[in-house]
Amino acid sequence: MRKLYIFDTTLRDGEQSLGITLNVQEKIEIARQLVKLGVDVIEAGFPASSPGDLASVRTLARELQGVIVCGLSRAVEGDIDSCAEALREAEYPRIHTGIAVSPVHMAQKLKLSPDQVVETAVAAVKHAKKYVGDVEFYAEDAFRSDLPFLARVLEQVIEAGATVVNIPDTVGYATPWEYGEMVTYVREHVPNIDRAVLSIHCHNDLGMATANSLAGIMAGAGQVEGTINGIGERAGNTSLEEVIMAIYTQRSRYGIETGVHTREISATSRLVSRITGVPVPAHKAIVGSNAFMHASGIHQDGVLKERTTYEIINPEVVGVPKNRIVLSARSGRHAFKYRLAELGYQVEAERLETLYQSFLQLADQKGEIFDQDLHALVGGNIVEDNEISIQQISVTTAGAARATATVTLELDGEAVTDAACGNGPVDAVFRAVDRLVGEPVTLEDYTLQSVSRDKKALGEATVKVRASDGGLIVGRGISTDIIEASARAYVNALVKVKKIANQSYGQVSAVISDEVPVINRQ
Ligand SMILES: CC(=O)SCCNC(=O)CCNC(=O)[C@H](O)C(C)(C)COP(=O)(O)OP(=O)(O)OC[C@H]1O[C@@H](n2cnc3c(N)ncnc32)[C@H](O)[C@@H]1OP(=O)(O)O
Ligand SMILES: CC(C)C(=O)C(=O)O
Repeated sequence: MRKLYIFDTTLRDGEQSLGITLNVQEKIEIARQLVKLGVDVIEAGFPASSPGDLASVRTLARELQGVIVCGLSRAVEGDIDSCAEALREAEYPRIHTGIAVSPVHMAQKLKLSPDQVVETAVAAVKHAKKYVGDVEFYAEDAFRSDLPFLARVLEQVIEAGATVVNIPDTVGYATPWEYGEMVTYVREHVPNIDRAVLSIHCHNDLGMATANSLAGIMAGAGQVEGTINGIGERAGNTSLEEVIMAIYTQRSRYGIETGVHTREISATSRLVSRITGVPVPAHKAIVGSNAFMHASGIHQDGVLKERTTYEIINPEVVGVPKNRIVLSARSGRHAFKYRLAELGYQVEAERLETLYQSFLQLADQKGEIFDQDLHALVGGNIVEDNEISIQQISVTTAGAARATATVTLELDGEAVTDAACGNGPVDAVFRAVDRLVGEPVTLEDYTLQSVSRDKKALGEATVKVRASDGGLIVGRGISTDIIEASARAYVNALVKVKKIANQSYGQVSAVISDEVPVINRQ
């Protein structure tokens, strides 16, 4: 197996993301997690940029063990001196210095000729070598450079002592096959390339940083640079977790390994997101919250039968305890039954079908269905009573107290409508239902509570009504609309009152079973 070195620049290039400035405590917290993750190099900052960053790099250099700590600098003596000062106490210090090599950067930005650039590059490496043995040279904007010139620069800096040479796609302009070709070119045209590790560093301006990095690795690069969650200048950098897991999942085919403890990936991603304040998109590969969730019936069925049908990574490998089956209107019977069984409900086929149809109706209204919703569904509080069902409710209010409700019910197979005024919308609805059902009851109690999470949480209404024979009957109703939940609860209670009235006392418990927890008969 070929070893691939992982160079993490979350604290340097990642920190160049708009809006991120990390203080020393924040950098140290992330760096400690990166050590746990098992990266080989931590680029801690750009010491010449500010006294604060110099102090941060110095602290990390002092505190971190078992990892190379690196500081970035221009090919400028003062920058290199700052790096050396910051890294003085590092167990394994590395100075990363360099200069741009593309025509536009040399002519327009640096205002140097190619020969002057070579001279500056060599002088910078020699200066850094006075302080540390491990010097990485970056040929900025290498991808847009003239390749024979790039080869010349690299040969000279290796001759000057560079131990690592980095050929970045600074502006994220490459495509994978072109980037791979550049790596191949360098390996074939820099005569002393075997004396240095060849490093790659890709930006994501065209969304190809990971693909380009993999192409570079396949073409023989020995070190890959990137950041956790892909944060970085402009559109960001290569997401290290993506490269690491691409290598991991294909390790037998690629013959490449890293020293990364993949189970730390998820924790590292969450920490970086929390500290930098940059959220991880839900659909982000490897570390997005949806990465191991299955939302549609066909996939859920497949995963339940055999995980690998729709999962290329075992979530535990990246530190996610388990995948998740998310129930929605796109779920099928297999997933529905599976979740019910997990909640302890063993439901026979016929009832399962009825519940599943109710579940679909609810899911169409609600989107995601949570466990609390399922409990309510199985408890019978969502399933519409088939003797009286609510077809339509419309309520108008005028001021806080006055409301008018028009309710249409299906009563014994026939649609009937009536309207009533009341003291608020719920009272108006109950009065309209009373007029339609014609069952004389007195409302004793009414409560409303939320039974699940999120903005579309279900409201559960509970009513207690006193029947004309003195019995106290409980009705429950659930809906995402609290007026509808209240109407369902009231109708549910009235249906029970009617049933009780039509049956002998001996049959009551059989008819209403455990759906009616309170029946007081005096
Ligand atoms: C591809 C990358 O370099 S990614 C790293 C980016 N990181 C940073 O920029 C770190 C934060 N930057 C800073 O704190 C400041 O820009 C500093 C301290 C580096 C320099 O600040 P200043 O001296 O005020 O210069 P400023 O940033 O305005 O301009 C950059 C100068 O460095 C030159 N320069 C840029 N890169 C290099 C290089 N690699 N080697 C030598 N000179 C360089 C530019 O040509 C320009 O020179 P000029 O002043 O002669 O025109
Ligand atoms: C400093 C170098 C490595 C860089 O960040 C780039 O070229 O993108």
